[in-house]
Amino acid sequence: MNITVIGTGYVGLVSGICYAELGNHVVCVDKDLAKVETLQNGGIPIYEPGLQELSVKNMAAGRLSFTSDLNQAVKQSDLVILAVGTPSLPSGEANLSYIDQAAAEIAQAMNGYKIIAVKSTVPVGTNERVRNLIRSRTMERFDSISLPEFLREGSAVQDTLHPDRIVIGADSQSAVETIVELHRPLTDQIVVTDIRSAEMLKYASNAFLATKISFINEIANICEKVGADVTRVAEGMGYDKRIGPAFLKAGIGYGGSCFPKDTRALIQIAGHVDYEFKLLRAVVEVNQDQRMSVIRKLETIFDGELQGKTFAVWGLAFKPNTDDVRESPALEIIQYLVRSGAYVKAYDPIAIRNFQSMYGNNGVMWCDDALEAATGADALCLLTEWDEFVHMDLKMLQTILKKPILIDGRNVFKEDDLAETSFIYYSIGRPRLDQGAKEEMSALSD
Ligand SMILES: NC(=O)c1ccc[n+]([C@@H]2O[C@H](COP(=O)([O-])OP(=O)(O)OC[C@H]3O[C@@H](n4cnc5c(N)ncnc54)[C@H](O)[C@@H]3O)[C@@H](O)[C@H]2O)c1
Ligand SMILES: O=c1ccn([C@@H]2O[C@H](COP(=O)(O)OP(=O)(O)O[C@H]3O[C@H](CO)[C@@H](O)[C@H](O)[C@H]3O)[C@@H](O)[C@H]2O)c(=O)[nH]1
Repeated sequence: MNITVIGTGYVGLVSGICYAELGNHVVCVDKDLAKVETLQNGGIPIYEPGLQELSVKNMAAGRLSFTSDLNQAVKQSDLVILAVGTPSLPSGEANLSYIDQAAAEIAQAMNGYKIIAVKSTVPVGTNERVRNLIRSRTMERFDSISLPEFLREGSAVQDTLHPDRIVIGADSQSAVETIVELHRPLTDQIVVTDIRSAEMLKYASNAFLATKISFINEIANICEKVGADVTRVAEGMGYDKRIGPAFLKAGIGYGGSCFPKDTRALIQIAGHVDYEFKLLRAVVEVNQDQRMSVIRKLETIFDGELQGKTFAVWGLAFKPNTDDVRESPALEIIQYLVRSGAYVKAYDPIAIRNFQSMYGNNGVMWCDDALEAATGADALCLLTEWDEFVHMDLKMLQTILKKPILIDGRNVFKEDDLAETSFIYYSIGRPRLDQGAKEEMSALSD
């Protein structure tokens, strides 16, 4: 099949390359000329494991190309997929201007029947808006379908080639058959719905996952007060098939380009039909507050006096295996520390450059490696669970910190890791596991 994908962000790029891997002829279009040039030269503008190899392989096979010429690409294709951004407006609503712009450009390029699919996450009714926009500008025949995307950054290739399900929202039987055929090699789990339900299904999925995270984070906060261990609680809950183990990792809250934006957008979608989504509002509020749990722990340790202290921050990306820093919890944590008069030494294996361009330079020393960041710091805050942090030798680490204080925002270390160290160790929703805390406890019980 000849496919044009518009937008080479995560979704456009990964899905375009994977459709080529399935044997289709794919042209990926972006209006960002620098991105297109990087892609044409075999590079990848994002960090995503396995993607570059797949891109180069499919370019060499003549099935994949990149261009900024939307008109030409659309003219040559049977299926046009919109994968442009739908970022938040200040109100929380999704900004549909990129969708509208791309739809108008597609309309101009129409030269015969095509299927127009929207892969971007869009509010209910947007596919109809796209359809009307195109219909008002061309006499050519086309079918609209909603084709929401469920990939995760960091495992995007795997998620796309082995999806849990494919969702197709459509009202044309022949378009459904074509799109089912296209995805048949990936999974048998193909859910066909009407267009509005498919649009809603995407938001509902993200909102539910975000709810699980905020739920376990609140349980974690209670665990801290009653002396329970949230990781054991989550493990035990997860064995119940009705609950499941996924998305029950307590931490410093969810970030990224999807959950924060899509939860806000769904609250707005509900609001437009006079429904107050109370549960989701609480999920967002809990998530916002959870970022501050690292700060609260530092304030406890330093008696509220953060000014003049130096804090090492490990991890700037919103999760490991990505260089994406959109809505990363690290941003607000670092901003708070700097506003409090503290110095921050920050390190991330991949995301420093992206973080710098979002944050600026104020009050932060950017470090080339994890140990450089930790050296001489009053405390270390681990904010992203990159492998290299998980495997760090804690005995060595404690010797280079000014004080052996570790705030583990992702619960990566276990009691055994801390054995034979003198760390003061705080994590999320777990009793203090360090030796000092155990001695204090046994002194209390004597
Ligand atoms: N990032 C994810 O992991 C993910 C996963 C599932 C769904 N989504 C959804 O997919 C959509 C895209 O997300 P993303 O993170 O890939 O976006 P992004 O913002 O990273 O990239 C969008 C790209 O589209 C390009 N673009 C915009 N208008 C264009 C036009 N008229 N012509 C050509 N190119 C154009 C931009 O230059 C940019 O490169 C969003 O709706 C998002 O919610 C994202
Ligand atoms: O148990 C968990 C799981 C995740 N997170 C955090 O949640 C955020 C999002 O993680 P994840 O869902 O793995 O990453 P995304 O790439 O943002 O993917 C989500 O958002 C995409 C965009 O809509 C969807 O396609 C995916 O299905 C959905 O998982 C990150 O900050 C994680 O640290 C937790 O705190 N605890």
